[in-house]
Amino acid sequence: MANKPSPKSNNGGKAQNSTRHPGAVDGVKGRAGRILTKAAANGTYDTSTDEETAVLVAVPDKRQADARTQEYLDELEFLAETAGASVTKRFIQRLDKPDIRTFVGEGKLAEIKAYVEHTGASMVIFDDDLSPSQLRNLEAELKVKIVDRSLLIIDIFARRAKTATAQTQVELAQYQYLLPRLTGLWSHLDKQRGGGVSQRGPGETEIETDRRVVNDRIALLKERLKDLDRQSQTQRKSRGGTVRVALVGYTNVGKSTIMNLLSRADVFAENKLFATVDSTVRKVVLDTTPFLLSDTVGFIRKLPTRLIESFKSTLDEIREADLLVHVVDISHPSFEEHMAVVEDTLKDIGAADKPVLVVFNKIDKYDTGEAAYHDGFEGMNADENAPAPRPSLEQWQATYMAKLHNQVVFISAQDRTNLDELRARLMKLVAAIHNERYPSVQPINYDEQEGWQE
Ligand SMILES: Nc1nc2c(ncn2[C@@H]2O[C@H](COP(=O)(O)OP(=O)(O)OP(=O)(O)O)[C@@H](O)[C@H]2O)c(=O)[nH]1
Ligand SMILES: [Mg+2]
Repeated sequence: MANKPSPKSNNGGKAQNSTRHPGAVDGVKGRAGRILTKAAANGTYDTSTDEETAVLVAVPDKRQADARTQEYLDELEFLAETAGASVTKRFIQRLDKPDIRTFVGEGKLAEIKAYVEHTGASMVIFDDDLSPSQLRNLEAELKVKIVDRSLLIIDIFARRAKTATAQTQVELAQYQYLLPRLTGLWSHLDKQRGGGVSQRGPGETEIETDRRVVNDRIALLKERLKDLDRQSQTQRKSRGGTVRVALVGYTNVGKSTIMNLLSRADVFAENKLFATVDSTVRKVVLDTTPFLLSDTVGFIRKLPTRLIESFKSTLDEIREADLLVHVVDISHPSFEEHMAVVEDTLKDIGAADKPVLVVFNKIDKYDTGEAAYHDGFEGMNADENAPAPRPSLEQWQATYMAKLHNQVVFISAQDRTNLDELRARLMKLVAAIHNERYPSVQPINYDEQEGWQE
């Protein structure tokens, strides 16, 4: 937990001498921050190396297809793994509306409880956001860590953030998440300490103090972000006269890999969700056309709005770009839904009206599913639920060329297939924007470029 100064240091010492309830603000970090962390830098937390085990819970509405539910849970499991937990079980309950008190119904809750007690699972992760009271009730009932979707994503962001801006943004998101949840978060700990029903929870005064400390902290972080923002705005202004291109897309589609290929930058790319939380900008020259390329944080379905808001500075790279390169992982069965999530998020942040080049990546991994489908039919028990084969890559290409007026490239960043086509298209688009926007600016000399020599 190296990146989180204690909120204590910022409260003028007021709360430090009071008798604190177990969840008082000193414990904020453990709760809202690295929820899945085993060790903390200051050594006050548990340092055991046992892997955390998690149970997933989804409450889809009754119309949602089974395959879709499983796929959402696959994504949640991937998120959990990225956060360092291994998933041992999935619970699904179809409900028109989640239970207002405990999210799942009584029977399902008992089932989850029995499983958690039996296996010693250390946390239960919900594929949605829980209200503060649902969180409290579930914690009291299940007596293990309860993690909702926002907290899981914030936790991953906290692990990934490297720059001062990203770290401050994450910390702001953590406190904003925590604020409405301050009351009684640790109520079950009180009970474990032998308080019983008659013991009252943390006193209102203490909660008020905590709330004030957290509010102060939020105000301070916002101030700090404003300063950082001013600095990066100045930086961005100094880049005037050069076309700016931003790589955008769902998480794990290959944005950083493409960034590395185009700019020779050494950006961290791996098969984890949200490998990139900071944005990186590199100067690239294709032929004689210079432009600035930025790699940005990936989007995901149900990305907490708070998180989007607190990541404003990172998202400014996208908002201020002249051209967006929307990278899509076409090998993913839900790539079209992912595209829609990205388009919606772009709308949310006010970046929907920019020119876009769509790059369908991972064509090496694309599978129509035809083989599996026919295998199924030849067998004695043909699976009626087997998904129908998907269109071929050529079919997708024709569809999207028509839909997106040819602003489409199909590549494999891994195998380096069609990279020349990607470069050529980028160059053409960038040159057109450059000539229109900066007719008086001289193109930068090839010799001046660092690291670009393909
Ligand atoms: N099979 C295949 N894998 C690829 C290709 N391009 C990237 N990958 C892999 O996909 C994973 C994600 O790549 P990244 O470049 O980190 O993806 P990203 O979009 O930057 O991800 P986030 O930063 O997490 O949003 C890595 O394991 C890459 O090696 C490709 O063309 N084919
Ligand atoms: Mg990345």
